[in-house]
Amino acid sequence: MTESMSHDVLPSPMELSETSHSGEHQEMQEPLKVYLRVRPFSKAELENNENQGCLIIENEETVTFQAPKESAAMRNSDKGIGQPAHQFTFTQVFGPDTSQHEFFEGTMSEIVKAYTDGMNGLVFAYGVTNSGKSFTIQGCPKDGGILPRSLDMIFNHIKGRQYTKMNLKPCFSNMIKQLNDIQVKQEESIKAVLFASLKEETESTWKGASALAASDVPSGSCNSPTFASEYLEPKFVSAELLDKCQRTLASVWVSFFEIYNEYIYDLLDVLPAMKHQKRKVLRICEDQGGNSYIKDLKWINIKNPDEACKILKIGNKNKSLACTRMNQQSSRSHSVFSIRLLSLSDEDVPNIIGVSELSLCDLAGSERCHKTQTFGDRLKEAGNINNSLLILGKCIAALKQNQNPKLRPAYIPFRESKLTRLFQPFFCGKGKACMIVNINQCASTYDETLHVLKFSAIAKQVIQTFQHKMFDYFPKKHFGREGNFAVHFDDISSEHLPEDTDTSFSEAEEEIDITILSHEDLLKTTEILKEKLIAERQSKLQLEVQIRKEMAEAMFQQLMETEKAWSKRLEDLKECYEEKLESKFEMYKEAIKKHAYMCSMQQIEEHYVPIEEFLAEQAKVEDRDMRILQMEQKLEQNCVPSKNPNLDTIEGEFNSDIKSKAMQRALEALQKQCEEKEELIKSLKLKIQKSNEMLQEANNAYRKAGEENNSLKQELILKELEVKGLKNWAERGHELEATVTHLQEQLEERKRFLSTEDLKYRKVKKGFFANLK
Ligand SMILES: Nc1ncnc2c1ncn2[C@@H]1O[C@H](COP(=O)(O)OP(=O)(O)OP(=O)(O)O)[C@@H](O)[C@H]1O
Repeated sequence: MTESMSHDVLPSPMELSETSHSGEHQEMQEPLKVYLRVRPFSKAELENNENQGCLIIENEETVTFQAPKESAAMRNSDKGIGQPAHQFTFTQVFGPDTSQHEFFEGTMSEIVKAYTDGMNGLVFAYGVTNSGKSFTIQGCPKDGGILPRSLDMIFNHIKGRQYTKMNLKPCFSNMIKQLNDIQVKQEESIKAVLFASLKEETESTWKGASALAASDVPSGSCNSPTFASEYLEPKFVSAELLDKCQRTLASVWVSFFEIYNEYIYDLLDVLPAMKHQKRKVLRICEDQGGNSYIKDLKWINIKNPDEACKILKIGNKNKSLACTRMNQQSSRSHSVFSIRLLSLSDEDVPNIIGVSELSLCDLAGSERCHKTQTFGDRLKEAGNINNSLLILGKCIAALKQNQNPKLRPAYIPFRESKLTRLFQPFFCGKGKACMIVNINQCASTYDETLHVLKFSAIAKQVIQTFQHKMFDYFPKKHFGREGNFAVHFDDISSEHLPEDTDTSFSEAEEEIDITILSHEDLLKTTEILKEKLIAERQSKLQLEVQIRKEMAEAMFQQLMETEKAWSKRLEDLKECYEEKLESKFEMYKEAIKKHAYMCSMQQIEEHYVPIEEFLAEQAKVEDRDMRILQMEQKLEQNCVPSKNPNLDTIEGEFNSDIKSKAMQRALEALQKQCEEKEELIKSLKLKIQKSNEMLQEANNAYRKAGEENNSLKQELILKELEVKGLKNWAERGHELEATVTHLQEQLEERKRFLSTEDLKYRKVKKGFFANLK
């Protein structure tokens, strides 16, 4: 029956129900119950003209929601987008005049009744901030909400048959731990410390709760059996035995936690003395059945509603509250109060019949940041709140879609927020879920409220499936990630291990609590894990060698390619510079030629005399030469002595005078010509000087080009050196490849060594265990 279980962790009632009630499982389906509660206007709201008749309660199930003038919905409808009025139906509508008692009777009494019969329940209040969620769940000291009223009803139900010992404690998601005396004492002291932390304030317990509580503590639970020892093997009742049970005993344990900024905090943790000390963050774990539970969450055994109220007070003190513009005491976190009811058979030695859980969740208010004037920490909170509510909405929408066989099944993002992760089992058959929609009728929050109502309209269409039977806690098929079956820890074997284990989930999130495994299971698991480790190491080594080899090859290849690329680049550069040099030479040559040609042309132009002028000048010169010759001949003839000296003298004088005049004229002409020639010579000299200068410039340019050429040659030499270096690298690549081959050989040797070592180890171990036996 339970032999394989550890001594102090009792099997879940699930197993009990499978053995004892098999065949009686009856799957039920019903739409998710969604109740609407409308909050009355406060005085301030009425003064602020918030009452603009937005909400009309048509009947017990239907309301019409009309957009006020200044709402975005009205503006949109004026533009032709959307409607100014919407109608919504609910399981039941509770108007502003509904009392706490009426609301409880109309919503919770049925759920609590089912709960005391063994059905799990989840109730969550959804609404904008300041819509009355906390008021609905907790109420006020004088007029308790559904939580204290539920506790009342539970304690009323178990009145006179309460199991007062603390030695059976709920643990994990659906297990019960049998505590020894020391552990019981620890539990008692935890409770005492917790209660001591609550200052002795005026005992303002909730009206209904306290009134009923007074007489609830059974006088020592007269029929409660005493356990012989802490390791008492628990018995599990069969169906027949259960039928024979005259009455059952019950033990109530509660927990209170909050999800704040996506972190889970135990609200029953006594706050650290130092204010700056951080609160302990709790993690969500999964047990063997794949059911989520919060690890290290405190479960406190309570004897009466009074104690429960104290617990609630302590939790509320630790809760993350803040003052937003819309609510002075706004809940900035989702808080969950859970009650676990252990049902025990009233035998000499009590057996566990089952555990049922009722969780009441006060969701943080959905809000628009600008409305609540949020910034800083408040803005971050609002982001997290809105995100988790958005995911809740997505899950509900996906659940609804998946009900339609015609549509493609949608992915349900349960795992995307802590809230939905904890809600998941309730939407997958763990129990009945129920939603309370809280709204106010204020015109200023019309748009947000409309959003809430639309969300609830989708939720109302979700069909829940759950098993209707007593204390059938968790159905066997539990969902792991993405709705897959969860892998049980004791299923782990080399064959069963999923090939593609998803390691992307954080360890903290996906941890399987190994403390729930037996010693043998642990040994088995260790063996399997050892083998896995060796195989993993081998494959890692092989992979490393392979990677090294591939890396070396790739490096060598890269080096070769680089070398090639560099050589090609060098060749190209060489060609390019040579071409450039040649073209520069040609350019200079052309320039010099052109210059010389230009100079000569200029000279020719400057000295150009038209041919007619030249011929006329030549004729003049010839004529002059002729006349000079004639004059010389005459002069010679005149030199012969004459007969009349006077006449001769006169004639001589006359002739010499003429001669001298002619000669002077010729001299003048010659001087003029000389001057002209000198001028010409001067200008020619100047031009020659200029040509020389230009030639000098050309020479300089040529010299520079030569220098450039030299530097290029030097660059070429450097590049060649670089190529040599690259070649050296390539050689090193070869060497690396050789090292890799060597490593591979070493690996082979190690493998052989490991396998022989492993064989030896197994033999030794077998011998060891044989000795033990
Ligand atoms: N049905 C009701 N009758 C009378 N007063 C109510 C009712 N519901 C809510 N209130 C009052 O309205 C105020 C806001 O309610 P409550 O704090 O419960 O809102 P909430 O939705 O929990 O807000 P938050 O999300 O910001 O925590 C409180 O002062 C509460 O007493």
